[in-house]
Amino acid sequence: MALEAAFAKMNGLGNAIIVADMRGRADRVTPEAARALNADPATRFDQIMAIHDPRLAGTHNYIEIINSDGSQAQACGNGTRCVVQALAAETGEKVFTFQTIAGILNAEEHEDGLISVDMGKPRFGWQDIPLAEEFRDTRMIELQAGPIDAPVLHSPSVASMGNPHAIFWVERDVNVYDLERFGPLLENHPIFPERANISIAQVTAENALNLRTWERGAGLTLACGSAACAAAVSAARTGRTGRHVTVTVPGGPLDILWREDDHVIMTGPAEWEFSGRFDPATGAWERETEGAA
Ligand SMILES: N[C@H](CCC[C@H](N)C(=O)O)C(=O)O
Repeated sequence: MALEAAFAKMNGLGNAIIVADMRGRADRVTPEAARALNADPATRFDQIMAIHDPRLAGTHNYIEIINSDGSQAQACGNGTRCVVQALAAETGEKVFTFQTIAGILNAEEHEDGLISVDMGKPRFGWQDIPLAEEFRDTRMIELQAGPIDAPVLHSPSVASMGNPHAIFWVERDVNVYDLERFGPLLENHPIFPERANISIAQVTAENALNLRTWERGAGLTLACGSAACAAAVSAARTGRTGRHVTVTVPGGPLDILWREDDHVIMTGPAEWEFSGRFDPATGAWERETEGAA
């Protein structure tokens, strides 16, 4: 057993994140290691953000994003903030450019400690999400959950933030809906060939909405940054809000700005919990002890 790689257990508004330091290594965090780390209550996580050496000139690092079921994700806004905080603390740098399977990400730590991530441009074409069949207008698609004649959730907006999202608009408090029951059914609905992150959103003001998310490959989470972005752009393009909103998730508020150049900027906090070392092949791990070299 080789506990060679350093990690930090962190969170972004309660979105449970492991930042894994895979720099200088050719191997990857295996799906088995991810599932083992998730099975231990102390290291239970929503996403692993594995920091690798850069593969592209002009970028700081290549980041691989792994869900708690071992699958890969194209985007993780909250995890990206955690990566920025960890690297900023190590290097003193404030501005970072990362590469992921979905493209290039720019991010920046501000003086007040909050971190902004440029989540890129949203995409709305049915093939971009992707959906299994053509929908000309993705501001509202035909999909429902609950009794056929009285659906509890229906007619979501869909959007890609690099990863697939469906946003169900609701009138009542987002907490009264049984997302634990409807989430898995909708995540795996045949309309979503790559599955989807499922959110319910209540618009509370022209610049505010409340959001809960059932994440693809991770389940119910306290926060999902890319879902907050997908909800914000979907609210704006359906005339429910303006382009600058506060999205309140169970873990707290995120500031989302859909800029005129089409980029979506997400700003929020990140928090360190503890550090350790782990084996990227098996997920065996130990806590860094006080004063350890
Ligand atoms: N928690 C992440 C999103 C994870 C998305 C992942 N569950 C997927 O498979 O797309 C966030 O803050 O953006």
